[in-house]
Amino acid sequence: MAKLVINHDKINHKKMMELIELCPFNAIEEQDGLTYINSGCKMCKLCVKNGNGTIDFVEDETVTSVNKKLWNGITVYIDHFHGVINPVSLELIGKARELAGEINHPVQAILIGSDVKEIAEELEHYGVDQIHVYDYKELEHFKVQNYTEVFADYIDKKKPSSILVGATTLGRSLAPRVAARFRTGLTADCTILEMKPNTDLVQIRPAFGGNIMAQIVTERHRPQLCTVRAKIFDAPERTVEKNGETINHQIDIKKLNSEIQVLDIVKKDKEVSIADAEVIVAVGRAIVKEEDLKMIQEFADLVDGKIACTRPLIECGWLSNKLQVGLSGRTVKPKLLFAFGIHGAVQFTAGMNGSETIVAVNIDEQAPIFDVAHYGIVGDLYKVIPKLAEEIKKDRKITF
Ligand SMILES: Cc1cc2nc3c(=O)[nH]c(=O)nc-3n(C[C@H](O)[C@H](O)[C@H](O)COP(=O)(O)OP(=O)(O)OC[C@H]3O[C@@H](n4cnc5c(N)ncnc54)[C@H](O)[C@@H]3O)c2cc1C
Repeated sequence: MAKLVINHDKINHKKMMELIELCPFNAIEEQDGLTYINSGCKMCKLCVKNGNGTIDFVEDETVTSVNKKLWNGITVYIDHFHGVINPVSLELIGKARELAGEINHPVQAILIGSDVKEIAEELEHYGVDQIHVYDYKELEHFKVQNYTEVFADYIDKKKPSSILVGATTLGRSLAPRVAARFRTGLTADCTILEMKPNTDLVQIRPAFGGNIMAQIVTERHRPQLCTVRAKIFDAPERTVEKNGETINHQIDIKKLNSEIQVLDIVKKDKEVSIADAEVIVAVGRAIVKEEDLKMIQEFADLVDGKIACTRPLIECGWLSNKLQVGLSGRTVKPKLLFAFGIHGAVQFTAGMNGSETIVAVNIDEQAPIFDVAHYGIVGDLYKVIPKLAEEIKKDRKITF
């Protein structure tokens, strides 16, 4: 990153006034008799060019290469709560195994917390080569500064080539801080990960509103970090036998000096998220009026499903934004998903195309939803849904 450096010794009051006058963005100010550059600065460098040496533009040294051979292993951050591993961490272990196999690197897990011995033992059933544990009372609660310290300690010691973090609330808070600490790249919400033979991790995610799939590579820095939402990859089967080595790390507890104090933990009521539903009845803009959602809810009840929707229905204020599927909504992977009156825009399908069985109903036989659907019915949903419901009621054993 570049910065402007003010040479105060070369600036008298007259000079300061000239500089203030010079800046087209009003970004140069006087504060307590000194020249000061505020956040309005656009780095146009006019002050550098015309300031007669009073302000310098200083560029940080650019890193042009990294010795990739020094960085070895694919590490998965283990997100856990109350002794239970977040499923996304297991899904990432599955992906890490695949990626590591391509470059012959080990799969590592980093486990941070207090009293986490049982979690470490559980991880031994998922094909992780090394389980790196930081088990300290001070790490009982997630305090981001402390967890970043520990992560940094781990990276300094083990030098993993790639780090995969679940895009949970905690992961989204931790990963950017770790990346910033090592001045390396982080790609959020990857949907595809690939490995190049030179160990560069190709981090692929929709960009520009889903109109392109961006391929992002951290060529000149290590480690490479990315976050991935739940249900993008598959978790490996739990094996009966154990494997992998558990390594307990020590850290100077003086480093765990976060000022945050946890006073109380208030449990939120558990909501059944659409991300956990086995059957989803998703509905789109084809719905003419809000009252018609009653018909969709009745159908969802009939198939023991949860109602979900496309973005326009959220924008109408007809359904809660927690029910939106897609790029700016939730990613779902149910056993069965009905898509009623949904066009199939990429921003929607990006959040549901991993569903086991997709049944689409659309009046337009050219609708792109039929490209991802396993079963398609061309027809008016107002006629098709009552008919489907009738058939299901007649024979509850309807299978797809
Ligand atoms: C940055 C960005 C992020 C976005 N994120 C999301 C997201 O997360 N989720 C999301 O859903 N959208 C998202 N969108 C919006 C997305 O691009 C589409 O506009 C949206 O998904 C369209 O919703 P729809 O299919 O319900 O509506 P429409 O595109 O209007 O499609 C309605 C469909 O219903 C069919 N139809 C009409 N009448 C009937 C009938 N009687 N019976 C059967 N079929 C009928 C039509 O043929 C049509 O295919 C995003 C857009 C942007 C720019």
